[in-house]
Amino acid sequence: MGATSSGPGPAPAPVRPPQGRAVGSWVRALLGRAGPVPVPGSGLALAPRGPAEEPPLPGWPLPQLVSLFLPEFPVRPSARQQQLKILGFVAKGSFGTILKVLDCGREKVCAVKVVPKVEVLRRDTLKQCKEEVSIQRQVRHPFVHGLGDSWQGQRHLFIMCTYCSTGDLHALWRAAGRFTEATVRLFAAELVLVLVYLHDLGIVHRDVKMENILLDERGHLKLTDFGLSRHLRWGERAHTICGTLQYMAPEVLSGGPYSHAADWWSLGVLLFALASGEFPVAPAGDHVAMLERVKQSSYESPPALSPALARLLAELLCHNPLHRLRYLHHFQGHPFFRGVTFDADLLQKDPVAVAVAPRPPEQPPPDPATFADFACDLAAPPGRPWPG
Ligand SMILES: Nc1ncnc2c1ncn2[C@@H]1O[C@H](COP(=O)(O)OP(=O)(O)OP(=O)(O)O)[C@@H](O)[C@H]1O
Repeated sequence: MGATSSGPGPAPAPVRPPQGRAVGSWVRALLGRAGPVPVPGSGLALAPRGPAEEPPLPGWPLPQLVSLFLPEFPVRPSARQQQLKILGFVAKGSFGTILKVLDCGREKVCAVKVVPKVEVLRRDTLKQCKEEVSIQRQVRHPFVHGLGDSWQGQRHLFIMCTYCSTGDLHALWRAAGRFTEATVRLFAAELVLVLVYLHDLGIVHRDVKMENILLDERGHLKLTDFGLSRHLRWGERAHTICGTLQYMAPEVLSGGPYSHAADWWSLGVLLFALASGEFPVAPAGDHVAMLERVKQSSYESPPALSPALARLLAELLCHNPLHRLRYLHHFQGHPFFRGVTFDADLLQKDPVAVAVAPRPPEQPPPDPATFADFACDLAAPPGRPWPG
């Protein structure tokens, strides 16, 4: 068995320009003090403003820093923003900071991704950022986390969606160690439906991984983070090396050409880890070293897995993308899915026991604070590498 293993550990980072990651409880700090609060490692400081200090809407002609992000990020009247109250900090992604907020108008708890415009421009990811929102607006599926709203402030972009209180699949996996094959089968069937749906729309996700799969209150999956997704027409090929190293298909690691089949490889890595508690190949420092590891690995499943699951993994983790499983009928007729109906309503009929079982309580949220545009002081610390 040539598979190297790495058990549940810290979340692997996506391949994108580098930037700081350690973030403390700065939201609590933000809520408790008046001055700008630095976000560690990001060169970003949040200065809470009262409604009276809200920056005025830009006049006509629009400044370029506004028009560049239109129409995907409309300018929102400040009154709308003030209906949002920050309930807490959720995560620091490689692109933005995710906050939990209360939408007072709709009495709904939401998550807002806050992305500094300057970072988008510095990293030359404007097109990608707009594509993320336009794709998320386009997709409507029971196992996709849909977009609620998107808008821009003076210095930040905001992407809002429903808050998933049950957390993400990575956190659940780390707590559980690994899942039973019945649970893996259910999660796999839900993800098969999502990927088939996206690929039929001509969308390749390119970052299928546990951290990008949220769980709804009944433990069913919601694929999220379309930050690396793009439209790829049938027969068209991509060449950009992107994704999260441990999940990237060999044809992506080698710089393409690659197609939607790359997502099915990522699904294979994900299911391997869910079922065995270990990644099939340990992470390497960069895509060149990772490609070598992937080439040398035989991707044999641990003997504890059933022959049907081992076969599914082998057929997803197939080096030749043309021989990889990739159509719905491949899965419908597969022995691992015997008895499974690929119907979203039926799959969601029962709650997922392992996901809804009681877990240690979350930290109590801080007192709500008004969500002001975050007129942030974005002065980057001197000597920061460019881009990132
Ligand atoms: N709607 C949500 N509800 C609850 N948690 C969320 C929500 N959206 C995101 N998160 C949490 O925030 C984390 C980062 O979110 P997201 O992946 O969208 O950000 P990102 O900047 O694109 O990160 P990365 O590129 O590192 O994956 C997720 O792994 C998840 O744990």
